[in-house]
Amino acid sequence: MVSIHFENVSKSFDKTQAISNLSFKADKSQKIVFLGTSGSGKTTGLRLINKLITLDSGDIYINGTSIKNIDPVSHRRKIGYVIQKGGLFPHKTVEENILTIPKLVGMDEKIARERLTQLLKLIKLENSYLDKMPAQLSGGEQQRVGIARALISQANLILMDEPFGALDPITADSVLRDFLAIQDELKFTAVIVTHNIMEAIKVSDLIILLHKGKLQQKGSAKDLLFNPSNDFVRSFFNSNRFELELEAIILSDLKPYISQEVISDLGEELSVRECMNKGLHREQLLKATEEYKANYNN
Ligand SMILES: Nc1ncnc2c1ncn2[C@@H]1O[C@H](COP(=O)(O)OP(=O)(O)OP(=O)(O)O)[C@@H](O)[C@H]1O
Repeated sequence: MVSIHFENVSKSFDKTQAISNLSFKADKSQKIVFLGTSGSGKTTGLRLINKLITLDSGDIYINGTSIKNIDPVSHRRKIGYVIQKGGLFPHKTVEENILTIPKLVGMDEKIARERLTQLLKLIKLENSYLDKMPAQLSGGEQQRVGIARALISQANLILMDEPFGALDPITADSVLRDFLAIQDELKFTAVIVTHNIMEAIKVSDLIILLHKGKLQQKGSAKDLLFNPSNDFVRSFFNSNRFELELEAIILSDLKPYISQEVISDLGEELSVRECMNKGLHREQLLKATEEYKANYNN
């Protein structure tokens, strides 16, 4: 697990203060989400981590080491980067796209190919896809290839800028679920930029909520929903709040308020929203959810 520490980070472009004095520590979180409205500084925060842009002031530490004096090119090769639509090279095949970085860093070809086979399984693409060009793939497939490309060099830090943003909701959900399964297996740390609140709740261990370049709150989705630190945070989640709350609470959270029978029926890891969609034990789930919320800050 990679630790990331922002210490009083500021960055401006001309007169725009894109990031203002941002500090947070993510020691134990594997999936960190930069969430916020348009222009809040999310992408700037991400691009500062891999030195695509440079800090004005403050510092960023990765595993305790300042990034300031690290060579940007070798730094970037150790970090996976996924952007909207995968950001694939249009004139290279899927295989050439995925194997670009291993070739650049001189990774043993046999090892790279073994890993390619493993990753293809994880992203659920057949071997026959290797010879295709990006334009021959659907948006979801391109995004899966983008994820494989970011993971091939065994990077333990992956930066993702709106990785599911260009996809229709059903495809986005399917790529997101597969991403979560891959992350669970490979255990890399991911920093993910999104403006989609539901997506942030599904994917995050830690949310960094930004507005106009300033940190509004850092914490779990549940902290932000049930213990907001200011009016901005409260109102940010207000549209669709009920659905968001049901997504943030997982069944194991409800253990003190619900019978073991319901938990055994549905499984501990499902969100209450997913349980409700199954149509089982609705009343018990709703009652337990209300009790959980009422007791959250106790
Ligand atoms: N290279 C740049 N040159 C000038 N201004 C920039 C540059 N990059 C970002 N900005 C400005 O900095 C602010 C933050 O931009 P940033 O892209 O980080 O926001 P964001 O939260 O990712 O927004 P979005 O969700 O719309 O992509 C914006 O006002 C933007 O116009």
